[in-house]
Amino acid sequence: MDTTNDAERRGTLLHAAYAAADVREMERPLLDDGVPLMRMAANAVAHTAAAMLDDEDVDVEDAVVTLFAGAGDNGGDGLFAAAMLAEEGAQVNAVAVGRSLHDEGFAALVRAGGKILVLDPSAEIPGCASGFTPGEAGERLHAAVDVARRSHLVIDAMTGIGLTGALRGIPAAVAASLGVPAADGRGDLVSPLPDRPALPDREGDDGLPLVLAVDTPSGVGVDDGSLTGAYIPADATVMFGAMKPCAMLPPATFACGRLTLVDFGFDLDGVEPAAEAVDRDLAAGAIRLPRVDDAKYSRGVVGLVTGSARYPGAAVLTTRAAARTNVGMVRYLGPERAQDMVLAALPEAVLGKGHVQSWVVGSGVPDNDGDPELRDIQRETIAALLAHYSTDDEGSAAMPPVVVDAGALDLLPDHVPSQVVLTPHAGELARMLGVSTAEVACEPLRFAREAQTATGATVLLKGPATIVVGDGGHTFVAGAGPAWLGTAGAGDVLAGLTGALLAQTGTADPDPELVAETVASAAYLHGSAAAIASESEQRGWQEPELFGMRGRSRRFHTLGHPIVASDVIGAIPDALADALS
Ligand SMILES: NC(=O)C1=CN([C@@H]2O[C@H](COP(=O)(O)OP(=O)(O)OC[C@H]3O[C@@H](n4cnc5c(N)ncnc54)[C@H](O)[C@@H]3O)[C@@H](O)[C@H]2O)[C@@H](O)CC1
Repeated sequence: MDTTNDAERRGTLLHAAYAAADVREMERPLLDDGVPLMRMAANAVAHTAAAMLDDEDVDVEDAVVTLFAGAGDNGGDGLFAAAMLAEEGAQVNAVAVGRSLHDEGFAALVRAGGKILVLDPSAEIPGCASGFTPGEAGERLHAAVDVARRSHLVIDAMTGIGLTGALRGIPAAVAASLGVPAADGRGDLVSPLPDRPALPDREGDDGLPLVLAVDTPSGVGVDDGSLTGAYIPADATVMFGAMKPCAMLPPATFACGRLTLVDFGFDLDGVEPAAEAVDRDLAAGAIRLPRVDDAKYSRGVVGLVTGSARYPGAAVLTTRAAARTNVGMVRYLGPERAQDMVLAALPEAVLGKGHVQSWVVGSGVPDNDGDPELRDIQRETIAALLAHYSTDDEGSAAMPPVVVDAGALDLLPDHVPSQVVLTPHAGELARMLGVSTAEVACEPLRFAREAQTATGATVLLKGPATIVVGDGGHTFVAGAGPAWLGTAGAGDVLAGLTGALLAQTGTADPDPELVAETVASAAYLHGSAAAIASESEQRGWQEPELFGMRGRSRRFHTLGHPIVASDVIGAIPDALADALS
C-alpha cells in the first residue's frame, strides 16, 4: 500500500491487515538496526494493563496479575510487561506453559519479584521444579487456572504470530479451562464465541476473567480469523507493528476485544494487505455524485426480481432500499400481489422489463427446498436471467452486475464472471458448499474463499462483520453495523442497496476489483444506516486505537435501541450523506 504522508500511513495502519509472514518481513530491517521492538511491545502491554486495572478501580500496587507465557518471543513480550507491573508493586504470578521461557524476559521478571509456576514436567527453566508426575502436572494446571480466575487481570502471552494450527498440549488445556474449548468440544453450539451481550462494559459474570492478549489472543487463526481450536477470548489486545488478519476478520476479531495497535514504524509501501476494512472514504468512492445534466437513466436503473406470493414483503424492502440508494429508477418484476405492495410503498417504482444497469434477484424467493422440480414463476424468471451469466455463454462478460440473494443461490450456473455477486449468510453458504453452519461460523473466510474460487462470483458473506471476497481473493471486511441489525428483512435491504450501488458503477464488464470494493461499500453503508437508525455506537468492527495517540475512545457509550429493517431503509440517505461529508 502507498503511504506517502502521515494521514495515509495512519489510514493504512487502521484499516489494513497483513499476513504474519509479511509482518515478520517488515520487522526484520528494524531488528537488524537494533530497534528494541520487544521492549517497545512490553511497554505498551504494561501501560494497557495498568489502564485496564484503573478501569476496574484497582491500583497497580494492589493488583494480582497472572501471566501465561509461552516459550517464544510472545512469551518474552509478556514477561517483560509483567516485570514492569511487578516493579510497580503488582503481585505477578507467571505460568510457564512451554519447556522454556525467553531468557532475558524471565530474568527481568525474577528480578522484579514475580513468581513462576511451571506446567510442563519436561521444562528446563533455571530454579524451577520439573520432572513431576503427570498427576502433579494436572494439579498444577488446575492451580494455575484457579489463580488466574482469582486475579484482577490475566495476561495471555502463550502464542502470537508463531502459532501453527490450533493450540495443542498444555496451551490448549489452559485455553480450554480458562477460555473457550475447541469447536468439537462445544456441543451443538453454532457460534464459537462466548455468549456475551454486545455491551459497552463487562456487565454480568460469564465466568471468564479479565484478559489482555499480547499481540494476538492465543489460539485464534492469526491469518484467517478462524476459531477452530481452544482459545482465550480477550477483553483487550495490544497488537504490534501492524494489524494481523485476526484483528479484522470474524469470528477472531470478537476474541480480540478492544484493539490497541503499536506503530513500530514498519515500511508498509508496496506490501499487499491480506484484508482491508471498509472506511468512509472507500464507501464514498462507490457513491456516484449527480451531474448537472443528469436524468433518471444516467443516474442508474436497478431491476429487481424479488419477493414472492409467500414473502411479498421482500419485494417492498428490496425496491425501497434500492430507490433510497442514489439511483434514477427501480424496475420491479414479480407476482401481482407483490407488485401491488411495491406500488403502494413506492409509487416511484416502474413495473415490468426494461433496460437496467444492475439486477437484484432472489430475496424473498423460495429456494427449491430439496425439490428440484419446484415450479415458481420468480424462480423461472431468475433462472432464465442467470443462464446468461454462465461463462459458457459468450455474452456473459457484457452482462450488468447482478446480486444473487437467498432463493436464487441454488439457481447459479456453475461458473460465472465476478460481476455476479452472491450474498449468502452462513447457513446459505454452508448449504452451497455442503458443510455445516457451525463450520462456516468458525472459518468464514475459508469458506467465502472456497465459494469465490468455485463459482468465480464475488462473494459477500453476511455476518456481524461482513466479509467480501472478490476476484483473485481480494478481501474486505465491513463492520459498520451494530448487533441490532440482526433482524428480519435486513438482508433484503442489503441486497437492494448493493444492487443500487452497482448500478452506479454503470459499465458492463466492470473491473473485478471495483465490483468487490463497491459490494464491500454497500455492506458498510448498510451497517452505517443501521447504526444511525438504532442510535447505537456499538459496531461489528471498530478500528484500533494507536498506542500513545490521543484519539476517540473505542469505548462506546450509547447502546441505542432495537430497529426493524424498514428503519434501516429510512436511514440510508443519512448514511450516504455521512460517507460523503
Ligand atoms: N520478531 C520480533 O522481534 C518481535 C516479535 N514480537 C513478538 O514475538 C511473537 C512471535 O514470536 P515467535 O516467533 O517466537 O512465536 P510465538 O511466541 O508467537 O509462538 C511460538 C511458541 O508457540 C508455540 N506454539 C506454536 N504453535 C503451537 C500450537 N499449535 N500449540 C501450542 N503451542 C504452539 C511454540 O512451541 C513456541 O513456544 C509476536 O507475536 C510478538 O508477540 C514482539 O516482541 C515484537 C518484536
